[in-house]
Amino acid sequence: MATANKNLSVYDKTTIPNAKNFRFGIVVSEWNSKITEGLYQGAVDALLDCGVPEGNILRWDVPGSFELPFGCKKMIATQQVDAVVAIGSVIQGETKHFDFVCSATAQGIMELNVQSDIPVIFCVLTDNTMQQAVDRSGGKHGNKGTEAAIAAIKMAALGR
Ligand SMILES: Nc1c(NC[C@H](O)[C@H](O)[C@H](O)CO)[nH]c(=O)[nH]c1=O
Ligand SMILES: CC(=O)[C@@H](O)COP(=O)(O)O
Repeated sequence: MATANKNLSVYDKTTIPNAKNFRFGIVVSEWNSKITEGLYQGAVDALLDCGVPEGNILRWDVPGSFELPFGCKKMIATQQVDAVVAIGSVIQGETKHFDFVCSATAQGIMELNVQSDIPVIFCVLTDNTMQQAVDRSGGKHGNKGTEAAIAAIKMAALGR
């Protein structure tokens, strides 16, 4: 199902585990900050709505999406968190750089999920245009940050 057929901000609280004792990390890319700040706000709003205390949310910033895997790895290694949300916005430019940044970031985050016991949620928009990014960070298609926060709660609770 494409995002166009699904609102990213819709969730059923009856299906979400109790999150009040979990600690969440959020690593935010500074590139396209208008987009990443919207994603961050969507994630925080959802965590708070699901009962996560504000003091249980830790934010770190990194320069770009390519640095997200390292930032998440360092957070997992040095902080007590039950899940991490990696937030980025990659937008196609004139060159193939988009392809390399997207694939490296996705691969790096996937490898973290394989290698560590702390789930890392892929909240990286990879859009052809700024409008597509706006539409998915609080616009007409909802907020990928909301979706990522709900995924983080569910993954933190997995097996508990
Ligand atoms: N063009 C975008 C980038 N590029 C920067 C890289 O992510 C990285 O910070 C740089 O190559 C230094 O290692 N990053 C994004 O997050 N979004 C973009 O659209
Ligand atoms: C994803 C990118 O790195 C890209 O936005 C950079 O733009 P360009 O390909 O025009 O250098």
